[in-house]
Amino acid sequence: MTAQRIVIKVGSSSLTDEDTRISVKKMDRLVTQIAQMHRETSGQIILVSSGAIAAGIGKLGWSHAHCTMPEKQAAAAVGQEALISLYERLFAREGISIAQILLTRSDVEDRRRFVNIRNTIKTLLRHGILPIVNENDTVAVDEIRFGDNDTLASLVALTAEADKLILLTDIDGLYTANPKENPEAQHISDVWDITGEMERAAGGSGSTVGTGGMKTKITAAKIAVRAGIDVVIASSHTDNVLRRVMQDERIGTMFHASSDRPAARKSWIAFGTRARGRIGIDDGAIRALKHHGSLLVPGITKVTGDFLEGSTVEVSDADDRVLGRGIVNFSARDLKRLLARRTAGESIHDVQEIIHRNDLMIFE
Ligand SMILES: Nc1ncnc2c1ncn2[C@@H]1O[C@H](COP(=O)(O)OP(=O)(O)O)[C@@H](O)[C@H]1O
Ligand SMILES: N[C@@H](CCC(=O)OP(=O)(O)O)C(=O)O
Repeated sequence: MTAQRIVIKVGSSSLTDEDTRISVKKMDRLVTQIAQMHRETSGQIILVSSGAIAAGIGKLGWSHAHCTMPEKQAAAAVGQEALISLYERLFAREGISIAQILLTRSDVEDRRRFVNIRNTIKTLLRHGILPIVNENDTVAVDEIRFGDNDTLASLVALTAEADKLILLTDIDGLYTANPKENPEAQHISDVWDITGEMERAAGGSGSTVGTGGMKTKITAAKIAVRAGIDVVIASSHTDNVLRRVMQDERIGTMFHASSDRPAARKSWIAFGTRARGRIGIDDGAIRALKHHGSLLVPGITKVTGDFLEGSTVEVSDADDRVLGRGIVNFSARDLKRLLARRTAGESIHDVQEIIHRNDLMIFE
């Protein structure tokens, strides 16, 4: 096995029993496999683990079906501690120290915090410590929520500059329809291009404990492959699943990285931040951007949204198709003023780039 940095995400459905309580037996089996990979990769493993809400609900004797969002957040506060203590005990048996990292979306969106998360993860890996990441469910309100750990895992993979993302769940990958609802559904083992048809086939969760289902796994895969990271969705019920995935056995669905890895900063702009507005551009500007040029005033056709200087914005074509994202050097208000000056026939040639090419990621 070549030394690679791997992010493994384990969903709640892989950590719980039929009664939706945390299963020590399942966690034990998983930890044995992760520990083996940890040794084989010289410690280059990051675990993203769900299960805090399920662990809390189990401990408190509550029921998933009847919990409100505040109750789930309270359950996560109880369950995260129980979950991490169990991991600590199981990994200690393997001689592996663990670290807990709890994140919200705003931690990743802020460039300084993003860089700091990366440094901390790399420092932990250098010391042979296994980072175990989860969403900080207790503080996460809607605006700063990932909401599902699949997206969180893809952003952790991007942050940690991982080579591979393995999403372990209760099904052996993507099917042409949800097999729990459609027995005719066909398994898909390799994906080179995530099509609209695949996105439509990906449904919600099949269990009371899971969040997001295949939908959020596809979203996660889209982010990771564009950031140059291979993604595998596989079943935690498959024997020796991790070793077999690493040996490239097709026991799940493999999403092949679509490009060479972009610069880490560009991946962060494209996927780590949230777009605050949109800039429409003409065909000439599209050609320039595809040839690694910067975005200048003459190519702009439309400005939407109310963004500030330094915000991330989407760049779109005449049909409003999003072509990429970048950090804009002007606020929406100043940009509209510039466009008005252009329309009035004033010279705007001395104006700096609207988006510098180093701050821009074009998707295809
Ligand atoms: N097209 C599809 N292919 C495979 N599984 C699908 C599809 N659409 C929906 N699903 C559902 O997604 C579920 C896995 O997601 P989820 O329950 O959120 O698991 P986890 O807790 O591991 O994140 C499967 O059990 C399945 O019912
Ligand atoms: N952060 C939550 C899990 C959210 C989530 O995405 O769950 P899942 O779909 O089971 O991976 C928890 O720890 O319970």
